[in-house]
Amino acid sequence: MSSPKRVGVLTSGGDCPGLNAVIRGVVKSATRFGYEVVGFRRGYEGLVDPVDYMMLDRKNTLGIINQGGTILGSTNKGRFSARKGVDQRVELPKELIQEVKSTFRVLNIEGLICIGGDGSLAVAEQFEEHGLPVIGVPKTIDNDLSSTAFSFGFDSAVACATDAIDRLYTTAISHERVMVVEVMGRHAGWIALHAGIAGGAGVILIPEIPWNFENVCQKILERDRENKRFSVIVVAEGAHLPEGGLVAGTSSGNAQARLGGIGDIVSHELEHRLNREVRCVILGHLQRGGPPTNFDRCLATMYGAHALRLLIQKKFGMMVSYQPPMIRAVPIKEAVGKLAQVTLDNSGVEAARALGISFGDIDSRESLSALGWR
Ligand SMILES: Nc1ncnc2c1ncn2[C@@H]1O[C@H](COP(=O)(O)OP(=O)(O)OP(=O)(O)O)[C@@H](O)[C@H]1O
Ligand SMILES: O=P(O)(O)OC[C@H]1O[C@](O)(CO)[C@@H](O)[C@@H]1O
Ligand SMILES: [Mg+2]
Repeated sequence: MSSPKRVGVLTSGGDCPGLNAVIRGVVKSATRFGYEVVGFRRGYEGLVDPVDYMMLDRKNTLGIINQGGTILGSTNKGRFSARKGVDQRVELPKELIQEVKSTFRVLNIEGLICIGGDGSLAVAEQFEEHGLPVIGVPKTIDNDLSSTAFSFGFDSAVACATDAIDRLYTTAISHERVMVVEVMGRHAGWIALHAGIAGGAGVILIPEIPWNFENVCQKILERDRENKRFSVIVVAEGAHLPEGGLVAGTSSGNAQARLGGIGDIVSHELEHRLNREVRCVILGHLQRGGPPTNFDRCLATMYGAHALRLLIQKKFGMMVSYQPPMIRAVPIKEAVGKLAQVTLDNSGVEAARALGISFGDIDSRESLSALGWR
């Protein structure tokens, strides 16, 4: 009797809404095409000693499309550090790769679907270089993976941040206060930009645009003059301080530094400079929890089904990519080679400036004229 065809799947890196929807998409379509599905636990860690997996089927993935988190577990620490900082490659040890190869052999894995962000897909990239059959699925609330319009999880994080801004807006008005909201976004300000626009923020501070306190204060004072004696300021955790540097805790080894706290710094400085009441809310991991939005459920399901298609077609080393309205395939290498950051000519940035939202940098009208607006 021939052994069953098997596909592996794992979720790696920071969790986000939609991971379970991808798993379900893979399992439902794989089952229809005659595959068994092996789900590795705690990301890549489950591939090596002690090998840790569970067989996934229609029954144990039933009803998980709207569940946050991941039934397989995930980690952003361990033995599979393939990158340090933004883009410094770290070579995975040869013995580790051999162990993974042995797991593939023993469990008869035809291909592995790796669901992860930039760091996790950099591991998949090295697997591919060593001849391991992998398919990538772009996950991250930060939306900083290039070669795809959206990673799933981003829309859910923006929905969470926008809801928070909506709530802070009304209390800001009641008390005529300045409210600072710190959102996630390690290297890219997509969450801050989209939630800031959607929530009607007055100021958005992101890693890609250098800013200073004078300009932020000016915007708040300008609003005062317009009789809007309240302001909501959205700041990405990865925004650089005006004097340079990130607000982060310490990190050990190749682990990424834990960001957070810039909101408090902005808030204290504004309070001091404006002699006004300022409050700060750090949203943190709230943005990574809870059910996925409808958009993310749909995107994640499409990613799961199309990842399985790529596997059947033996298009290894490729990542599913959303190029509206199609799901296409791009090399994982290309997707992790460059971070997708907010650019000054981004349509969202331009629209925000046209509306008078400040990025804490030069005057909006000045920068729009430079971009050809009159
Ligand atoms: N098993 C592991 N061992 C060591 N590091 C890991 C492991 N799995 C993931 N990581 C690291 O975790 C970090 C986050 O992973 P990833 O990029 O996939 O997620 P993310 O959601 O984009 O989060 P972030 O924005 O924090 O990078 C990366 O630095 C990645 O290299
Ligand atoms: O789970 P941890 O280690 O706190 O990770 C936090 C990081 O993960 C992300 O949420 C991305 O998933 C970043 O925005 C953030 O810096
Ligand atoms: Mg990342």
